[in-house]
Amino acid sequence: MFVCHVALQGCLKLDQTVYGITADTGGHIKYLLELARTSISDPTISRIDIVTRGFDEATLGPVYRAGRETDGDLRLVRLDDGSAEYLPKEALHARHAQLCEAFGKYLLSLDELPDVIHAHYADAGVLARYAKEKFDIPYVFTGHSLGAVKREVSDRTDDALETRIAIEENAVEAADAIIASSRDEAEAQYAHYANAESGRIRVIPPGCDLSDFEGAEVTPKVANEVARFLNDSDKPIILAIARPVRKKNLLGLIEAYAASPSLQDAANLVLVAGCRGLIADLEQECREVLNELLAAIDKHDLYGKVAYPKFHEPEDIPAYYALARQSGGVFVNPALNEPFGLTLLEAAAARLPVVATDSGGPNDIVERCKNGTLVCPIDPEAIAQACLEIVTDRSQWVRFASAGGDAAATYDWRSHCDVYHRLLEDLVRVPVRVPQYQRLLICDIDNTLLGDRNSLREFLRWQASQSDDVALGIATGRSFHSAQSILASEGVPNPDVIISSVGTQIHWFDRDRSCFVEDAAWRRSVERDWDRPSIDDVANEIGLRPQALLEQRTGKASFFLDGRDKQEVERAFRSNGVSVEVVTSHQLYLDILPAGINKGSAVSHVADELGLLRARVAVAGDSGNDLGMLRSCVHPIIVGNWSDGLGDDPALSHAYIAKACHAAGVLEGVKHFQARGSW
Ligand SMILES: O=c1ccn([C@@H]2O[C@H](COP(=O)(O)OP(=O)(O)O[C@H]3O[C@H](CO)[C@@H](O)[C@H](O)[C@H]3O)[C@@H](O)[C@H]2O)c(=O)[nH]1
Ligand SMILES: O=P(O)(O)OC[C@H]1O[C@](O)(CO)[C@@H](O)[C@@H]1O
Repeated sequence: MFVCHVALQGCLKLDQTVYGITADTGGHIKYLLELARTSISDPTISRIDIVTRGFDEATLGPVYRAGRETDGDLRLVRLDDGSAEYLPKEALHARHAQLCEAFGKYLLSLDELPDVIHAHYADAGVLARYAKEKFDIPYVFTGHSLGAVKREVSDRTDDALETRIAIEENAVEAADAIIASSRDEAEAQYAHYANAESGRIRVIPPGCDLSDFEGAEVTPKVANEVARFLNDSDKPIILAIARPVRKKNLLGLIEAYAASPSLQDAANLVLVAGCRGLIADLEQECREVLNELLAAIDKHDLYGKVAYPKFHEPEDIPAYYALARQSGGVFVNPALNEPFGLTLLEAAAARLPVVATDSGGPNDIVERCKNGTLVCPIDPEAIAQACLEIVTDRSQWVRFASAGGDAAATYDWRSHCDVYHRLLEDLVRVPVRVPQYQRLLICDIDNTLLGDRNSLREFLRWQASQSDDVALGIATGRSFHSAQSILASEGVPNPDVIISSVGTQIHWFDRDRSCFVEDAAWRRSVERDWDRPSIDDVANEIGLRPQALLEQRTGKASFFLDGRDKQEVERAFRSNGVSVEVVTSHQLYLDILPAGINKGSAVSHVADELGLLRARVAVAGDSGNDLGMLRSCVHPIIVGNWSDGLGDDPALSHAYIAKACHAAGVLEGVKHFQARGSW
């Protein structure tokens, strides 16, 4: 497969990228280069071209001139759009027509057209859409950072931002798939875009080449660079590494530090904010931000406590993390919103605890790596307090530092490419016909289909042999994107249907378009009787503690059970005249759904859509939120590792209780019903 990546902004070169040299030379380039290097090492990928915009600007050097560059198997093509000026991303839209024309010329100059285009960031989407319309090449889109989120967190807008948002809408509208790095990006950030249909968004966590960060050592150069700013360079370091742009909120971090005398006593602050010669020569936003940072240091008289080095080489960055680790310090990402946050992975790999914004991708990262705490980025006291706690509590520091070691294994480009390449193959493959299914098997995910890799492999072999006859569905408490992401990472082929968020959403896999499509009729029935304000009134009255914001959605209000009795909660809603479905799982979670909506009613809807009688449906589950579908199904399978009293439930006396656990238990149940001839 020949993949063409397009990324237009910033200073892109195949080797020794100087991150932070301009406001647009940041994470998207690191992501793209690391992805491309791993991707090309896979035998299924025959060629990768990276297309960017050429320019020739005296301050940046001649290396970015229009032309071509190669490095091993990677080729870089710099388009000539007729202007040699370096343009910040806000100005690129004025060159779209010329860039499309130059891109068209490049495509026509090739012996063979790319099989698929991967566009990075809004403007690249314009070129990808142009090529799709002109040459019929499918494209995938990675946003990296979305304008509508920036507008929301900064609480202001301007023409450039509105133009960018319109370009993003245009790019996502025609994209065959949208790749998101985190669940937050897929579910909360893309929710701002009318054209970003949920079924086309795939969460594929990026990798991050962390080899330079694991075991990173302090270099004398970096130690001296920092020491020359500080009165007492032995104190723990609070480190931030970010491009000097407003969204990264470095000023908020200085204000938090300035407002906390105890933090100033306990630690120094080190800000690595891009590279600069003269501040006056920087682009406008970087210039303004740096001037604001210097003014704040001066205003609060933080001299001797804050270091803000002028220049670093890419290879100095690991040494900064090492210096902060050696000092017993902490890494802080105070961004107003961080779409994903590669620096948090770098810090994790360098065994440096983190304090990170609770807005965006860090939610996923910190939940997975357990290497620090999340804070509200506009709460200076919370930022200072979180830093202080980590630098003064040694046992907490050690816990966070050691937990970060798993980051490299969790965020790995090879695992990313396994899923990513399968997605690209699906997009270029000629669609296969949908079989006339005779049976339907619906499985819960956690502790049912997943949980034991060997039995999953066995199950998948069986499923492949039945795939013309048996439709495979999923019914899970997870959200759709979380479900789809974990299934893909465990190598489960796209199921025919995913029932998610405890039955409140249904997505069908459309084989022609190789993407999922939400069942609109089901959505309407969920929305019809949804009365969130009344649910919140009752929840407040009985003191229910809500789960995170991302777990709340139309048709699902999620709380913690906190030792309550399910009947007691049901009574409270009944006595207030609020008609709902109450679902509990693992004695921990409590979901309030619209009356009549649960995994069971969703399974019935799916069977009806497939035109299958109830006797042709089998369902498998392990815990409380599977009760509805297990009870209402003629062929329920309870896997051997059941919980929440499922195996002892008199209403489930018709269920097959497997001896085997997880997917092997599902298979045992299926074979039992097949042998009886009843399914
Ligand atoms: O002065 C600097 C500033 C940053 N960096 C490096 O540049 C990268 C920055 O990446 P990230 O922290 O993820 O931020 P952005 O540059 O803003 O990248 C965008 O794209 C990334 C990849 O999709 C996402 O992780 C981000 O959330 C998104 O904002 C990291 O490797 C940093 O170490 C430097 O080397 N020097
Ligand atoms: O902060 P913004 O305006 O979303 O811009 C993000 C910029 O940073 C990057 O994400 C970092 O490289 C670029 O894709 C983009 O130019």
